[in-house]
Amino acid sequence: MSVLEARNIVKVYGKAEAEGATTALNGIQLSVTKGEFLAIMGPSGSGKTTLLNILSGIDKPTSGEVLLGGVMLHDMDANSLAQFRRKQLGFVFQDFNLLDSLTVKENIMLPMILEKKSVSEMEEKVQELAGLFEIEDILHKYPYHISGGQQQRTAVSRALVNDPQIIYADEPTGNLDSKSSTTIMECLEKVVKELSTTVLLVTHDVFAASYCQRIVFIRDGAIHSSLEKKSERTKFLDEVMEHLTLLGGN
Ligand SMILES: Nc1ncnc2c1ncn2[C@@H]1O[C@H](COP(=O)(O)OP(=O)(O)OP(=O)(O)O)[C@@H](O)[C@H]1O
Repeated sequence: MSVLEARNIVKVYGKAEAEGATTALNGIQLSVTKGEFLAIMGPSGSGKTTLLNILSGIDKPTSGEVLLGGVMLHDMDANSLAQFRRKQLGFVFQDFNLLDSLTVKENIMLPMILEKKSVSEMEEKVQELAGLFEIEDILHKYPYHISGGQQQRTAVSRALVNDPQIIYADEPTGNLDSKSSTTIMECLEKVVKELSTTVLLVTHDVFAASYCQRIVFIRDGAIHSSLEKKSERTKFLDEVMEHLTLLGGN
């Protein structure tokens, strides 16, 4: 079953045909199935951020359609879209985006408070996710008193509290050392395997992408190729490196 479907997405910045207009995406077709762990890779300027912004409803395509759980994302008015995004999408960012004035527990609860969930429901969810991601002991701490890996596990828990259909992770390993990168990728793997939540990752990091089941490579705003993981992760990583060399760019 397809959770996310992008149909012929075109994005032109500036007035089409005007001088200085940039075609950032040029007919992207993408279908993501439930429980899939997918990475999007591509050289700088290839359109990854633009695509992520469109797939998450932050930006509108110039033409084309995005269906999330069968719902046409860009047909909604601003209020319905904001509500839909809060309930159906989870986000994990490179710089965590945790609020320093709130504890780990309060950060995790925040999206549920906005959804007006009951206290008992919130407590139960926090305990479930804190157990899964091994952060029970730091729930009372503030973000500046915990490590980057722990901040990221907090951010993943926060992204999951409203049981979203999909998690978008934008360079989640970008600010982490290799040990924390491993931890976060194992966390996202857990999200897919144990909660069957779909994860779509945008990354430059070959190591991070090697955790995914499928990698879609974009270049100059179009899908260039894709790779599926058929063997163990380390072999897949070699395969991806080789593919990126053929693809060129940085
Ligand atoms: N707001 C904007 N206005 C005009 N052009 C833009 C805008 N945002 C991005 N672009 C252009 O669209 C193209 C794709 O940019 P995008 O940021 O999506 O690439 P990217 O693959 O995410 O790059 P990076 O890996 O460096 O973050 C680039 O040519 C960029 O200069």
